[in-house]
Amino acid sequence: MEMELWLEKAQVLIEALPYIQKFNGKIIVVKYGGSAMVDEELKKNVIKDVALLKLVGFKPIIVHGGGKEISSWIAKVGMETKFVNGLRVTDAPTMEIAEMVLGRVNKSLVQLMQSNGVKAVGISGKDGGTIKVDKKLSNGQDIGFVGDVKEVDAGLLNTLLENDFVPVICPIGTDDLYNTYNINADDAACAIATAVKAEKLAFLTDIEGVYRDPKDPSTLISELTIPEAKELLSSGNVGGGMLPKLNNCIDAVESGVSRVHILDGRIEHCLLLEFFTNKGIGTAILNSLEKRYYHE
Ligand SMILES: Nc1ncnc2c1ncn2[C@@H]1O[C@H](COP(=O)(O)OP(=O)(O)O)[C@@H](O)[C@H]1O
Ligand SMILES: CC(=O)N[C@@H](CCC(=O)OP(=O)(O)O)C(=O)O
Repeated sequence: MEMELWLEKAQVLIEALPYIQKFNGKIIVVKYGGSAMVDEELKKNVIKDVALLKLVGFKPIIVHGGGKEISSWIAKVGMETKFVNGLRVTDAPTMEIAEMVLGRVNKSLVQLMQSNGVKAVGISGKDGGTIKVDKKLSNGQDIGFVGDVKEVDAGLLNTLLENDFVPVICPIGTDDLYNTYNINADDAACAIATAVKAEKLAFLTDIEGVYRDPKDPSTLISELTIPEAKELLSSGNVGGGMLPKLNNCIDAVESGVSRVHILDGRIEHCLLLEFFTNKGIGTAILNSLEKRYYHE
């Protein structure tokens, strides 16, 4: 019996081999946010998974959020949180808190990565002029210092990757006048994945994946081509935070990222399950021309 268990373990490792070969040296962007970020145990596991991806030869980049933590600090100082169409209304004091909180989250992720024996460098989009933005309006409405990514300069990120560091980036950028802006972390991840020509972009979120019918979890979609994703968006069955997320996925694939994944960050080791098993979990968004390799 014991031997059988050992063989099973070996089988799991061998199943990972083609994926390790396929992604060796390839850039993988992980957008990390939501519940998986608030729960300390899940957080440790996510970082362990990314450390493992790095140590088997992938080139991971983490783009993180921290929306829940920003809101909790805004409440602590007696201010009000306001969102319009999924974006935080960011006046000057809110920007100040968001930058402080995201900076702290950033360093805590770096610290965890270092404790797993992987060198990490935490930056914001300000460092090395990485993220340049224009002011973003929400349906014509002024929502303060919220940035629309205009340009990503991948120079610093490439330097870090070439020197064996895992870059950890928080979603803050500057406009042409060097004012500070708050960026939705999904938008930042999508722009960064495109700029570094990532092989994959994985969004860790608070739901299993994309549902055909959001009221019926049995309608989870495991693979969506771009035309299918566009059709689903126009069906009106995608709402809330999934709407901008799916639009970002389409943008990323259309700009050259081979595959985008929406994964349930509440599942322990979801990244390993997605990257190293034949079935994969969550929803994959892929170019319609690409072979659906889970079915090969
Ligand atoms: N068709 C759908 N499939 C999956 N989720 C959906 C769908 N339509 C709306 N949603 C909502 O979108 C949410 C995910 O977006 P969001 O909360 O913004 O994620 P995050 O905070 O991780 O960026 C889900 O929790 C769900 O309530
Ligand atoms: C403009 C805007 O809304 N910015 C986000 C940035 C953080 C974020 O996106 O965090 P999650 O990915 O954890 O939601 C915010 O202030 O909440």
